[in-house]
Amino acid sequence: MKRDKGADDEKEKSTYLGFDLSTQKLKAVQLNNKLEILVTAEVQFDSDLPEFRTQGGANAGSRKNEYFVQPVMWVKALDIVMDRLVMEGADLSTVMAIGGSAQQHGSLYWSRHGIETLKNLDPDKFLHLQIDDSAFVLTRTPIWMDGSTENQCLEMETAIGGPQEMVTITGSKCYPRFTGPQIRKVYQQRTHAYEDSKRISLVSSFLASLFIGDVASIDYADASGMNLFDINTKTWSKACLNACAPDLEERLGTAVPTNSCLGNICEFFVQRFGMPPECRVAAFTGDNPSALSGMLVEKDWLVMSLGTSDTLMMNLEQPPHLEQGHVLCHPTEQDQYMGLLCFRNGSLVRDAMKRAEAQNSWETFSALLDSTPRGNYGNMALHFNTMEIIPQAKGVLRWNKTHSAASPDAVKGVLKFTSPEAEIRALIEGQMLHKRAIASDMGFHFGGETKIIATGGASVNKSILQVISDVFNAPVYIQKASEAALLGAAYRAKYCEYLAQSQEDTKATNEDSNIQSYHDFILPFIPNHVELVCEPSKDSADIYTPMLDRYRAMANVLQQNK
Ligand SMILES: Nc1ncnc2c1ncn2[C@@H]1O[C@H](COP(=O)(O)OP(=O)(O)O)[C@@H](O)[C@H]1O
Ligand SMILES: O=C(CO)[C@@H](O)[C@H](O)COP(=O)(O)O
Repeated sequence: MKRDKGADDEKEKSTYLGFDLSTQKLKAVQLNNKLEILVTAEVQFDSDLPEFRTQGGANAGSRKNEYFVQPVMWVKALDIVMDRLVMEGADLSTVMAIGGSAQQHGSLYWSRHGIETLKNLDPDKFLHLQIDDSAFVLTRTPIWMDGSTENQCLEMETAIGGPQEMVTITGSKCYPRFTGPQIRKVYQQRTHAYEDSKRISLVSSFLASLFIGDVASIDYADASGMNLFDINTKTWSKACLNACAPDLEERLGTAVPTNSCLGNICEFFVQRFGMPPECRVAAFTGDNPSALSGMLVEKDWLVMSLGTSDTLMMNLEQPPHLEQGHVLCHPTEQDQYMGLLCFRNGSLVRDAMKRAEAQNSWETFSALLDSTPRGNYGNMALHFNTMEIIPQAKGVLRWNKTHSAASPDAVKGVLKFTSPEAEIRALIEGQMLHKRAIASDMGFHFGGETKIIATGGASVNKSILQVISDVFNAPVYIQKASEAALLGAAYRAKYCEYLAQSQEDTKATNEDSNIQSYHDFILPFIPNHVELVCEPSKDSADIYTPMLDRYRAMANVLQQNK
């Protein structure tokens, strides 16, 4: 279809916003029409919002393995990040579409009053003064770090015919941090609150709700992290819903493809920030699917996100039947899937080690890591400070070169290594051996073609990336620009506008339009978007293959002790 020149000039000026509400921060980015970064802003929960007393973005509950967040903290963070974008020079009158991502699995419980308020936001007031505690029936909302629903997992799996059936339907056996078991716990322990909740959002759909001024649909990819969604039929599973809580489907609403446009931005943002009323809002999704959509990688690539949690992701053409790990609907490629492994003891453990052994400086941490040889003279450690997800194990175990599964003191190991550098290398090598072992168990084939692409907070650290490269015996790349989950959010915003525009054109001209896939549409904007940063040392396989066996023996010890 022909467009006039004025319209094309206007289009040139179009910009796109991406948001990522992860565990420790809310980040925002504005991209121009060529998908180049114009402005970024962020809000750190611990330091920018100290009144909520979070540590690493979360509050520990009074009971074992409980973690929560006060949802108002996230609302306040959005107020601040919007102001910071403006202060950084963002022209919000050019924003044509918004996309977003958020930490997975957490759930928010809207009150009737909250939904009414959402639909009638007053542009003269901050959001957090309107969407306050009264907007939610639970003011302490469970997040992905919560591991307190083991009983509910057992009940749900038993009700539907066992863990294998749960895997067949939802792509994962029941995991305590997944939303279904969490909702069941709320239903059992806070029955009145559950009954009073009119709608339930994931963290991603909650953030999208603030932008559209109504409760936003949950997308397929993030729905796959709930133990409630049938990843084959892409609908809520009746069996899982029944095993979870009554009248749940009406609280969840209909799930939509991650590529969907939810609608236009609500009046609040038009009035308060001068955003155009035709600005579209794409479905928001989980931060891991969003990272995958920000990387645009193909076969043989393993994506590693080093955020608060460490995760591994891969594209899958067919959903494999896994005993452990997760299969999610692919965020951008219809009928495809993504594999996900999540490791709870990631950045927060590295942070603690940096404080204890490296004068709280990443520079010192990296220098100490670099000063030790691969293999660390046989010193190895596993640090599962909190209950790990796979394997379910907790505790810290250090072995020196004399230890093996057969050693009399294998269970105790040593209390401490003799130097900070030995401690640091043992931590990082142990973390990466753990990931490699679990990824192999999950069926990821490591070969000469394997390439790793890293993102998230720790991916700026080249010393850590070199250990990854050596342990996995594969080259490591990073995305040149910023963080993948955040970029993925903004890319999906651009694609949402393209899809909507193409559909309108098809309608207007009655001609078949040749709509491009997300991958084919976005990739030409970002040629050479990845950069090689590390290659494996020649002796990597010789050193780390035997260490993989030792890792397994150590993990066994911690698993027996849990
Ligand atoms: N130079 C660095 N070296 C290693 N890790 C780092 C470095 N800078 C930041 N990090 C890690 O990044 C983590 C935060 O990652 P980020 O992806 O922002 O978290 P999230 O998205 O989960 O909120 C911090 O906990 C910290 O451990
Ligand atoms: O639970 C999972 C994935 O299954 C976590 O990966 C959360 O999605 C939190 O993400 P980060 O804040 O660590 O990026």
